[in-house]
Amino acid sequence: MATWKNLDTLASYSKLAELKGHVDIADAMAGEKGAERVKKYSTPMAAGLAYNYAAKQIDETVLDALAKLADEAELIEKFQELYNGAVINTGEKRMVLHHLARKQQGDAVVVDGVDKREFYVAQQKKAADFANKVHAGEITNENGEKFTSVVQIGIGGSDLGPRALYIALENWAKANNTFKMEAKFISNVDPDDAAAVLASVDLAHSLFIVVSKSGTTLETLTNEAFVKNALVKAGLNPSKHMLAVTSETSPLAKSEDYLTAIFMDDYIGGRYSSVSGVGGAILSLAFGPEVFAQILEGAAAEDTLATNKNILENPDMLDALIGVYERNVQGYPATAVLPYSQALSRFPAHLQQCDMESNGKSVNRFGEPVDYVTGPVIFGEPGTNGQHSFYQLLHQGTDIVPLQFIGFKKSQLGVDVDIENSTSQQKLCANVAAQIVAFACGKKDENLNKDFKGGRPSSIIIGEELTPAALGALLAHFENKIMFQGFLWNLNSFDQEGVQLGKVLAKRVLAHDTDGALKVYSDLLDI
Ligand SMILES: O=P(O)(O)OC[C@H]1O[C@H](O)[C@H](O)[C@@H](O)[C@@H]1O
Repeated sequence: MATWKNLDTLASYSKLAELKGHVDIADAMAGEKGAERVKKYSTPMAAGLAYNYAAKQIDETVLDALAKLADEAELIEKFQELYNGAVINTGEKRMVLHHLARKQQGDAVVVDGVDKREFYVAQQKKAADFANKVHAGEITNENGEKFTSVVQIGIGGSDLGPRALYIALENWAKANNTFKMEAKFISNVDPDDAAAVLASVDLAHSLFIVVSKSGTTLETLTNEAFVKNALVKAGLNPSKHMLAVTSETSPLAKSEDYLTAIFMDDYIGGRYSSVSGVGGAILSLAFGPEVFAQILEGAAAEDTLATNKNILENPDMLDALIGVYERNVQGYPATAVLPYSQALSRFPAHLQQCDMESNGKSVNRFGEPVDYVTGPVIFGEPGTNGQHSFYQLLHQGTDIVPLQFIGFKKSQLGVDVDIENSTSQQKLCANVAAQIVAFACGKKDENLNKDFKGGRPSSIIIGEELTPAALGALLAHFENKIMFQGFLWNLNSFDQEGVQLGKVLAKRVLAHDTDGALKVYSDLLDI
């Protein structure tokens, strides 16, 4: 059994802390030395991706210290315990099994006589069969007509991941003739969200997936009622248009009002649930079950890499360790995720929940306060759009923000134009290459307003093309990075008590049970 200790009690961490400012990245990345680094500091990921960390503040000395930290913190042993079914989520006393939804990495995990791998595969099959029947016209609307679009109703983990993955593959599926149905998403309890989505679909030919692990989320239940109301008003029977994805113990699971229910369980956290029915149902309907299976395969292959003890061959663990060095030793407050791919436009938003809800904690897994900083603020936008927005601060602001670039050699649609001797795709890729060097090396100018200090670290994940398998590998990479960082900080990364208080107070406002400031705000907002 691995031992769980606070980061600041580890001898290897004290050694690492002595290496603050050890690498001058502006110098290291200059000239031929820089060229050598870019060739050397790269490690393969799954699905043909590669993690290049040449522009991070590392050298052999820092990497050696990180390897010792990985060993002392028993990162691989902890990952093994996690996928073999240990109760890693100490706050809620639950196992953490999202890896098992993609592949059996270790021992069989059996709960109350149910093999969990078999359970997850059976639910995937249920989603696949349902999708195939919809595509074949075996499941239709009341008039026997085919459904042409699908709308997911969910929020948080029941929205962000599936939405990001759908947007990521919409063009790919169209270019590869696997696009089956258009998908839309309703998440916010703002009535303008549901109303606008409903106005954009043909109700009579739309399926609605109510996705809520708990089956109790106010926003989702309200939006479900909103949609049912619209269906009834249009003379349609809601139970012929709706299915549910939920846990077997949730109130939704008992309802007869759905075409089918696809189940998940308490061992897959909402923000890790895109690989369960939460993502599986909508992605199988939109692109076909085979495409969803390819996402799972990419994720599984990345998970397998994450079991490697050698940090230089384990991109997920290496990324996590470098991130902790940046956060705790260098003292950087945030991390930007910058995909040079329009298809990944919602991927940073998904990672925001995944990372900040997992590691935005001040107490360790035993409920004791920690004396060091934990999860950074995560934000991001696709490049090059971000360049024309917040990059000014990234280049010349007073904070240094580590950057995680993602780029692909080929576009998904392959539709392009050659202007002034380069294609749009080449312009996109030229920008990311330029940014890495600009951030790292900077440029001296006597006019300080035009001076770039450089020394701003970044990494880049490079792929051939954003395919379903590459997307699965990317997803797993960041999930595993977050997991390893949680291990290093000695956190429970798998609960989210910090979201409760606001929900409780909102209920009080709606019940008019308020006083003090809450009452005045309620009056100001006309509630
Ligand atoms: O899927 P649900 O049970 O409806 O939960 C939806 C979301 O709401 C909660 O408040 C949590 O903050 C999220 O982690 C979760 O993903």
